[in-house]
Amino acid sequence: MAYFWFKALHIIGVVVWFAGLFYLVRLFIYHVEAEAQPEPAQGILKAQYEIMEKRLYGIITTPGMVVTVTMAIGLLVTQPAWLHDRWLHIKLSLVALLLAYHFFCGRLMGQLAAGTCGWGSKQLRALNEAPTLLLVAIVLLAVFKDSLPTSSTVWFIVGLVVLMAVTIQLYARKRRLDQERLNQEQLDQAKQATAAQTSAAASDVQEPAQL
Ligand code: HEM
Repeated sequence: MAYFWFKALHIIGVVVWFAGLFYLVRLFIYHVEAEAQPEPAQGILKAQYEIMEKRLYGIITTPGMVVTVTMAIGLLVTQPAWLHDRWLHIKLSLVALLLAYHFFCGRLMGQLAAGTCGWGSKQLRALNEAPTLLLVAIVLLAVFKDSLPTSSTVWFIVGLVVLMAVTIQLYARKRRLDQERLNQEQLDQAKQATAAQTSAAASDVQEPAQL
């Protein structure tokens, strides 16, 4: 019975941990993009994102990680034979990468708060895909274990990487075109306003002459 409890709580921990990791880097993207806003909007947005990031990391993401790892230890205590299995060794290596990603995100959060983060929004978007790959590989290992079909898994992950890279490029292009369209609209509006002011000024000058 303990095994089922550990497993259920392990899976719940995984869901919470990943929800936190995915949302955290999305907040980093909005935080970095707030730099493009004029003051006072920029200061207000950055302060708000800083609070949201700290709460998300401290109240959701890190506890999710602690529950996942603690329950995994419980699972291994109930089934110690798995400790000799290859799938578990590979899974543990990938979990080590995931833990490194988790703490790296904590470091980025500190740099964003201090205004010393050198990452751009496109780089952060790419970084946000890393846990997806780890999630896929770890879950496949947990489910298939030593009977995981290696070649189809590799193709699946390569396909996923290509899809993500293409999506990021297309999205960056769409954002650039949207920005250019917005700039053009603002320019047209400014031109119209200037033209209207010039003609109003010209008619002010002509009116006394007609009188
Ligand atoms: C400290 C790290 C971890 C260890 C030692 C560990 C170990 C285990 C063990 C022993 C099981 C039971 C397997 C079974 O009942 O068949 C399990 C299940 C599972 N683990 Fe982990 N795990 C760890 C982290 C993770 C992470 C980070 C994820 C997600 C990315 C994950 C996803 C899962 C899933 C989905 C299952 C259920 C698999 C099934 O029922 O078929 N685990 N884990």
